[in-house]
Amino acid sequence: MRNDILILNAGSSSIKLTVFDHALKTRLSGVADAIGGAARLRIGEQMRALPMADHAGALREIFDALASHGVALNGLAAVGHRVVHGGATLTSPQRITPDIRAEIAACIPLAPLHNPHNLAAIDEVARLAPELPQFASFDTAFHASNPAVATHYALPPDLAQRGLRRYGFHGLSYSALVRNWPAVTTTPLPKRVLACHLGNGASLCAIRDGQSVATTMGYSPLAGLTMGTRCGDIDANAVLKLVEEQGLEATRALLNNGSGLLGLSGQSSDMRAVAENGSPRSVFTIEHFCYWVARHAGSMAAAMGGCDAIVFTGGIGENAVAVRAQIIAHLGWLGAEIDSARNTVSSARLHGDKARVGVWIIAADEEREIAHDVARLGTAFRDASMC
Ligand SMILES: Nc1ncnc2c1ncn2[C@@H]1O[C@H](COP(=O)(O)OP(=O)(O)O)[C@@H](O)[C@H]1O
Ligand SMILES: CC(=O)OP(=O)(O)O
Ligand SMILES: [Mg+2]
Repeated sequence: MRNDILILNAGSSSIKLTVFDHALKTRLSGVADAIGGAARLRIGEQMRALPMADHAGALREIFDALASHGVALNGLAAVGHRVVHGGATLTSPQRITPDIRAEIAACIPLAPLHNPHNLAAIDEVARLAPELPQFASFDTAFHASNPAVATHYALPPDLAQRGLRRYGFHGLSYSALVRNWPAVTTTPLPKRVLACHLGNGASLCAIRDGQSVATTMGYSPLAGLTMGTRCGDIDANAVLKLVEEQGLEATRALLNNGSGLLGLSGQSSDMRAVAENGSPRSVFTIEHFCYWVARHAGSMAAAMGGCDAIVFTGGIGENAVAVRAQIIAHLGWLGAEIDSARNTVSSARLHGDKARVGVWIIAADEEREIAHDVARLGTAFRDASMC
């Protein structure tokens, strides 16, 4: 339909998509996940295993499947993209122009698992439907409110000016969480919220009065927690040692693609597969994941002066019952506990009646967040082009 918009959210292991109508009601949604592994494509209610070696292959399958559901790119009003790294300058959603595309491309070294996929999607849409307006919303933008003390590394200041600073990611997920809080919980947003986006990439965010004040990822989405294939925090001297021994490219690949759950378990980057395995090595892998979520949670609580509520989101946060239980068991000192019956059915509210700290699940809603941006910018763009 002419007023519909398509949102594409290319993550490190998945491409999620939603077609919204002009009132931002969902017409069709889908996901290609475990790309490069036991890949599957779901469009609407139909799910099938489908070999997709990489994101480019997944995009081709997605556009074919959309066409078979009557969604032609040329018939849309606009396409919106999640772009993971916007650098220091792209802190608000943008219409994609050659200049904006170049700025996104310049951030590829900072987000090597993401920006290339985001750009591939932008380029493929431009090739198939050159007249279609495209917009980008940035994962980094929500953290623009972090104070300088949180974003600076302890390095000489000229390096920060050259872009070597903490940015933070998963911002579209966190801003959607703040937007959806009242509807999902039927309570007002508490003052201090510890948000846990646990997916293939994973991070925590300290949200005070609805704004990000600290987050675990840094210059790139490699920092912080143990992730699907990323190592999270590691001593810079250990990285230098690896570079010395193995070279730059091998080290980059090891830290970004061969570490985290995959590296620790030696088996899979997928939490479901690691949990099903049950070997001592996979048990340790999950312990490592949960322990480091809890360690960093302490840091987030310090940054916002306490914690009134904890929220889980992302593929692991929304679905992995035992992982949530293990994390919250580490956070008893914060006053957090969960009701195991509620946890088992993954209800929105996980805490019991006497809990001092609320524990919730709010589904990641990055696509709708981007759709809001596209609707706003698209209107402004149409108004400007009519003047
Ligand atoms: N039922 C489940 N139990 C445990 N883990 C799950 C479940 N469903 C999804 N996951 C995990 O969620 C992760 C993918 O999260 P997701 O947010 O979709 O990824 P991406 O970062 O690519 O957007 C994978 O590790 C997957 O195993
Ligand atoms: C920033 C990031 O890690 O994104 P994802 O979780 O989608 O890989
Ligand atoms: Mg994701």
